[in-house]
Amino acid sequence: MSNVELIDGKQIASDIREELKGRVQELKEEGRVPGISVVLVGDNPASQTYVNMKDKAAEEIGIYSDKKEVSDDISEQELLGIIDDLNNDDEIDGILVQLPLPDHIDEHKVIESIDPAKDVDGFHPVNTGRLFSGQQDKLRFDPCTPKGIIELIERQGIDIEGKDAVILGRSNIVGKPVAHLLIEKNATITICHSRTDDLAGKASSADILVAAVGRPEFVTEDMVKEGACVIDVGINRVDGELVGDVDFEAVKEKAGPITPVPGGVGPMTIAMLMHNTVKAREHHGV
Ligand SMILES: Nc1nc2c(c(=O)[nH]1)N[C@@H](CN(C=O)c1ccc(C(=O)N[C@@H](CCC(=O)O)C(=O)O)cc1)CN2
Repeated sequence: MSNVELIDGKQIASDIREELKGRVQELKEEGRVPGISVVLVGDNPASQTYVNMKDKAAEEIGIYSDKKEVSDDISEQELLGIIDDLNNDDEIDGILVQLPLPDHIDEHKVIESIDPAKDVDGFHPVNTGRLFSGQQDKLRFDPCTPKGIIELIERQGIDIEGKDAVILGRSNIVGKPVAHLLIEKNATITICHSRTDDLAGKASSADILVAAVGRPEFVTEDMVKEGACVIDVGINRVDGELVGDVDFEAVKEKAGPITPVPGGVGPMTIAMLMHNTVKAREHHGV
């Protein structure tokens, strides 16, 4: 008999979307329909898939969704103009620019042009600053994938406080913010990256291991402590198949609770985007 404890991100994300429907209904009764605008630059197939998933999730929950698709030769100035219009549009509570952007556009400039109170991706320096300085008393949007990871762990009934968490990867979108969210939950953090000495040794000391390196099946059995919670953030396409950063088959029996790919962290990213959009509407004026 298998003793694998799967963390079912698809089910947990569905529960969260169901919870959000009630909050949206209350807002609608006050005539305050939440609205999100998702801007897609170019025709990257993966980005198109994610944008369509966001659009569908919003529609299902009752959030107004405005999808803006623009050509990949749009100038930076034109894109900034679109964002400026959205910043001033009262029907739009959340603005998201799908990443990655074409090389001729400065990603930081674009993110910084979004009104922080509409930054439902949680990438604006005002929001990351509030996260990194632990400000919980101000309106703050946390990045969706890191926030989704915390929700997955907690809804699985795992207590984060006092645990040793090791994060593989130091990206601005996942590694750094998830470290801060875990610190806020009183975990002890180690962030590993491509220059880390004895990465396997550090990973195998973790009670909670978050793999966000972008390398298919990078985490092998020897890198996992018996019973550790393993969170796989990888979304790598290999021969048309979606593969995580964890060698799931090799690790699943040794690990404790573990997320699959697909069906783990991915669906939580979109659920948390919906959560942030509803939160934005709740904070915006009548
Ligand atoms: N502006 C942003 N851009 C990007 C983000 C982001 O949070 N904001 N994150 C990623 C892509 N992403 C959302 O945009 C995303 C990735 C994966 C999934 C997901 O549900 N994956 C499924 C599988 C889907 C498939 O078959 O391809 C899963 O893991 O089960 C959702 C959202 C980069 N860009």
